[in-house]
Amino acid sequence: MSRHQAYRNYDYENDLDEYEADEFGDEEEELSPEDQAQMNAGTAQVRAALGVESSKVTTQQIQDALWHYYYDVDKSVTYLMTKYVAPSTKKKGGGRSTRFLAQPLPYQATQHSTFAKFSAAGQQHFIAPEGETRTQHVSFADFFSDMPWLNIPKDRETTFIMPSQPRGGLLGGAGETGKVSKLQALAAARKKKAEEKRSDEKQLQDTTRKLSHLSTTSIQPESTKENIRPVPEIPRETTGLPGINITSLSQRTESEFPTAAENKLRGKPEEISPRQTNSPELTEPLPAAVPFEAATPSPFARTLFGSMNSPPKPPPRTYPFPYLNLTSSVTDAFSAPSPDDIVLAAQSQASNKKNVASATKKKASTGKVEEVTGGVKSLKIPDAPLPKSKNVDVLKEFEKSKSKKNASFVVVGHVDAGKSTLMGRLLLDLNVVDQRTIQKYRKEAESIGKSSFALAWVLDQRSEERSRGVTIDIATNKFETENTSFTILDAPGHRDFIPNMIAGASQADFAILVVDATTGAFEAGLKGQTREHSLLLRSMGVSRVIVAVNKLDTVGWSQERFNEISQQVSGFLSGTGFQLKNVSFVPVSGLHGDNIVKRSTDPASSWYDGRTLVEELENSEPMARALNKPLRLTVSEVYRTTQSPVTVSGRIDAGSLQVGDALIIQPSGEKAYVKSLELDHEPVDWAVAGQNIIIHLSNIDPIHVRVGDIVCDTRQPIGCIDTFTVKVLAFDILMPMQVDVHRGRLHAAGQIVEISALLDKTRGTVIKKKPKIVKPASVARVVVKMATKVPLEAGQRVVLRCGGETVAAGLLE
Ligand SMILES: Nc1nc2c(ncn2[C@@H]2O[C@H](COP(=O)(O)OP(=O)(O)OP(=O)(O)O)[C@@H](O)[C@H]2O)c(=O)[nH]1
Repeated sequence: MSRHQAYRNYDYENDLDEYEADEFGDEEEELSPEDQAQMNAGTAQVRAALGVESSKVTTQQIQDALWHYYYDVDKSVTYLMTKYVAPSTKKKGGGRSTRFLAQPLPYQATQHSTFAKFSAAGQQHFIAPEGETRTQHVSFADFFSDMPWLNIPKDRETTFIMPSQPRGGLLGGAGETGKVSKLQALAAARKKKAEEKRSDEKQLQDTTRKLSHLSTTSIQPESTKENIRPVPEIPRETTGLPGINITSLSQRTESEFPTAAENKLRGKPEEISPRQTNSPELTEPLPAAVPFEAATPSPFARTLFGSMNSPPKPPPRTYPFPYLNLTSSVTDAFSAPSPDDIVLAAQSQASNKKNVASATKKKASTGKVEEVTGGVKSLKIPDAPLPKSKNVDVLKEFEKSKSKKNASFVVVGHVDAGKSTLMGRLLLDLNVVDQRTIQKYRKEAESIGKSSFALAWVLDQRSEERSRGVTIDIATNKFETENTSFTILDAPGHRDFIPNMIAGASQADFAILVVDATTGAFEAGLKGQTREHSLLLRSMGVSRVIVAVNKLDTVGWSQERFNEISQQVSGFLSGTGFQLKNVSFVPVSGLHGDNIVKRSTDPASSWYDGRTLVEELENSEPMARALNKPLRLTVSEVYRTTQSPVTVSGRIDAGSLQVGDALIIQPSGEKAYVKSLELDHEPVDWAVAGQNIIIHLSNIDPIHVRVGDIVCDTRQPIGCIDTFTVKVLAFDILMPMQVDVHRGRLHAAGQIVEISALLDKTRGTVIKKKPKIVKPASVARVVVKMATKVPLEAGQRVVLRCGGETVAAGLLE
């Protein structure tokens, strides 16, 4: 169940009752029959175990003990023995439970199964081992109620009494002060030893640090020795090194230091220079260094550094800084421009001169330098020759053409209502699909035990759809009648595929709502996707609905059932906002083909003399086309064809286009050109709003085009936004929360960040500003923030979903 459902179905009254009973009720709990049986058996066992002593305890005491010890006979016997049969004279306060038993608190006795719990009123219930619940009133509200604020009477103040001696002993153990366990003594000894060791190490480190300072300073770069300049005296305190005077060290010449360093290296006691004796610390005798024994060099070392016999080389006096000894030719290498730089600079200078010259010339002649510069800037070298445009006046051509009306309809309804079967039958009876194909499907369907789905397979082409017997994505198909060219958008009925249904509904002019007339199935559908799909249709702007009351063969073509269903659906649809003049009902059987293309020949259906489904379709007017608006096409599919590496298909929502047109794909913002167009598998030169077309694109990389993107006009492309205000009809409770935003094939994560106002359903006026929540079936203005920028604009319809449920739908403002 979704969070929303949980919230909506939350039975506050019931839960409040339970809460009250739990917190304030203290009626005795009856033992369950199983508990009672266990209690009786346990009592008998305890009595048997106690033997003659059992006369010293009452049945109540035994049962209390059993209750407390969860029917553990041994524990209960032990307890009864110590408590009643042979009470121990041992000092109180040993174990926790004994102390508790030995010191009964003055509690009010009631039966309860909880050991201790706090009530909302501040009472604390205890269960004594005797099986008594004792309620101690520790209401803090009562305790402080008569106390003046910040003026606590002296007698109520808490006093802290310091212990006379610090406590020793183990945690929670011996009460004697100062007594130390063996373990503690051992730990203390170890700690002392570790501290001693640490202080020794620290001393050693201090000495080493002093020495290291001496030796480092002594190695002065050869090149700088003559140039030693006295540095300004730094106060001793600022060195941070106690006893070391930076001034004195830095002012020394080399001759003063090597002796000390060499002495150290040779292991001789160091002779401190007279200046260093300024430091009292350095006057302390330093520990004598141990002379090291030189090991015989390895053959590898000899190869590198020479033989042992060769006189030892003195350690280097200078350590050159990197790059300092580089030759001037190397250091100067990058100070002057490289030959390439010179060539480039010359070229740029030449082109500048040329540009300036031409600009000046043009300025003089036309005075439109900026225009030219802008034009040059926007020039892009195309990777392929641009497709040629025939420069057709598309709208004029469309008016002239005697082409049929184009209409798209979406087939919706609860799962297994028979949508795909109905459309399969329609295509079969209209000869769009031949009988042989259906026979083939029937055989294949039989082989996997789904023979009844043969007709549905005309639409359900995917192997997963066929094996599962459910439609997963929108299936499109086409057929023509005398006046209209229809596009079928067969939507999935399963609740998991609602986003695909939304995509289908967003492309539709009208809808066929299929309801299953079978007893029980219709009722289930009305609670399920019959309801949700109808709400979505209305929110997506679909106003014309043909209700196909399907599977009437299963109820013997009962007119009564048909009327009952028609009535219920009418009521529901009018409540959802559909005008009943735009709703019609047709009794059909998709499986047998009654009243779809041909009239039913079943005598039981003779009561119906209305239109067939196809007649109703022909009687439906497609929505008005936004032909004069800027081009908008939502990409339904992207694929590669022999004609182009980027081919897209979709319905033109607004505007028109022709071969050679430049387009912008949003959100990538990439430009593309119409290489060729296909309408109903035929190449065409142009297309207009309402038509489902295939566009072969050129001059664009496939990575810039995805399903859900918007193909638009280069002059007025759709903007990409991340925050929008939408007027929605709430299907569920709305509050600031995470939502998935669906628009056609596009879906993206977002969040309701603000509920600006609650609106009047009919007039759209503000009823309440900034409400905290919006109740189902209310209309509100909400602000949605998206995680990323998406192509959206005012007037578009969006659906908000949360946790797999549709929570709202509406129009972008
Ligand atoms: N008796 C009877 N069975 C039907 C009729 N129409 C469809 N069915 C059966 O109902 C089952 C479901 O049919 P589908 O066409 O797959 O249903 P659907 O609504 O397209 O299912 P989804 O797209 O998955 O929601 C199949 O076994 C069909 O044979 C009908 O008119 N009469």
